[in-house]
Amino acid sequence: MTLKTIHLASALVINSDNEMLVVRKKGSTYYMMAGGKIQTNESAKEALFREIKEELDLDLNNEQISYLGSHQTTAVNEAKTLVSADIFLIRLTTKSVKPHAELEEVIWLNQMNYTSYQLAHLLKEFSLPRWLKMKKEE
Ligand SMILES: Nc1nc2c([nH]c(=O)n2[C@H]2C[C@H](O)[C@@H](COP(=O)(O)OP(=O)(O)OP(=O)(O)O)O2)c(=O)[nH]1
Repeated sequence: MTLKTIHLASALVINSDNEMLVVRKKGSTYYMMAGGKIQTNESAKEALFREIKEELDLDLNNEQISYLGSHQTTAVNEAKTLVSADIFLIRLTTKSVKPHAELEEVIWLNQMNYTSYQLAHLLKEFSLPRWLKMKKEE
């Protein structure tokens, strides 16, 4: 069986209370990291700046963003597909973030509510353990 691979740029977004932002796209039941496909002739970081502007209407600067690493896993919402992602940490000073474009919902996860949401594999495998470790070190 041949699997298709989607190349993504996505973000572990946290606020000053160390809450983690997750998004739900229209028509999806999964909560995932903000971000999207990297287009031709675009770096992962450029793709992320573009997606964060489209999805959350935020203009990022370089000081707010750092590279965390890459991860490959099963895609949600698309059969026989893998996602291969470059994942960045974004620190926001604002909590006031609203869904735009293809987003239905934006949620801040905290210690109390994070088990209540169905998380995409990429988020569950890569960002969740890193975020929980950050919280422990608070
Ligand atoms: N943004 C994001 N997408 C994810 C995650 N996990 C995961 O499986 N995906 C999947 C869902 C989609 O199949 C794909 C992202 O494609 P998309 O269609 O939302 O990206 P896009 O915003 O660039 O949309 P488009 O160009 O197709 O309009 O990756 C994740 O944590 N974040």
